[in-house]
Amino acid sequence: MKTLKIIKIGGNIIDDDDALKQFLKAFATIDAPKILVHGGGKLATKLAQQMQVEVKMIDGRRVTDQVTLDIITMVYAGKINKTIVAQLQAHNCNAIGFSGADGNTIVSDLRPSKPIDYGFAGDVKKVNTETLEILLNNEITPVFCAITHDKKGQLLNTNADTIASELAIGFASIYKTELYYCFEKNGVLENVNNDNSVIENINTKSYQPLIENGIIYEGMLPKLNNCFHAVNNQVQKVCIGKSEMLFDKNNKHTTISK
Ligand SMILES: Nc1ncnc2c1ncn2[C@@H]1O[C@H](COP(=O)(O)OP(=O)(O)O)[C@@H](O)[C@H]1O
Ligand SMILES: CC(=O)N[C@@H](CCC(=O)OP(=O)(O)O)C(=O)O
Repeated sequence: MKTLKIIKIGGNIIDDDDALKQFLKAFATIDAPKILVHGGGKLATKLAQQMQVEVKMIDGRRVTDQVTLDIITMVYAGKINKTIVAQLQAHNCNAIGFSGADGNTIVSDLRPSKPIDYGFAGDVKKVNTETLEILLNNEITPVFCAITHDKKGQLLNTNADTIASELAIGFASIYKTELYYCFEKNGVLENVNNDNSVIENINTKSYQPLIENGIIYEGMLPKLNNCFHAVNNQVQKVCIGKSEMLFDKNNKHTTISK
């Protein structure tokens, strides 16, 4: 079985032009099947505020009304996705940008409005790998933004960490899939202000006390839930850390296991 790397980059890489350029240059050198998933929540928030559109986040997830859906479609599927694809082309990495609607690759259900109404938010129901397999077999790299669809014509906002884990699970019977969450820190930290305090391994048993002791909170909670969802569904390897972990095995990072 071939290995497929699914790599997610968050807002702190996307927001920094130099960091993004540097990352994409290195990403383009990965000589194996790969899929890039990008967020961009910070840029969407900045733009919404500039347009005087109220930004509402609950438990790290965006409440997405119609105006917000229009903004995130322009920001995620437009500006960020196309900028990334163009930069990969400059490094001779042939790439195609995707939302879940493109090629019917990711179908979601509208999240129920109770107990919390998140508006146009989607919970992934099905990943269709066929179109993506054709591209991967031809050395073309799919680049996913954080948007899915309901197959009834409606676009839905879906957290980028979730897109990455669902893609990894969708491909797990076809490839040996590895899932990497790249963000601005060396991994899950014992002390969030000390980048040297990396917790190298987290499993289902060690996870609970880390939450209870307040060591893991906010954005790291949904990220780790996505990690466990992946390792419990045949994804072979799940890591969190700086993007350097992709190129240097000695770069400290956190590995998630069952
Ligand atoms: N123990 C921890 N170690 C590292 N980061 C943590 C921890 N607990 C909470 N966090 C927070 O989680 C954030 C990462 O989640 P998020 O902002 O959703 O990531 P992304 O940039 O990938 O979208 C970090 O910036 C940090 O503030
Ligand atoms: C439903 C939901 O919350 N969607 C996210 C999608 C973007 C994202 O996940 O971006 P980061 O990875 O950069 O945070 C949002 O709109 O903020």
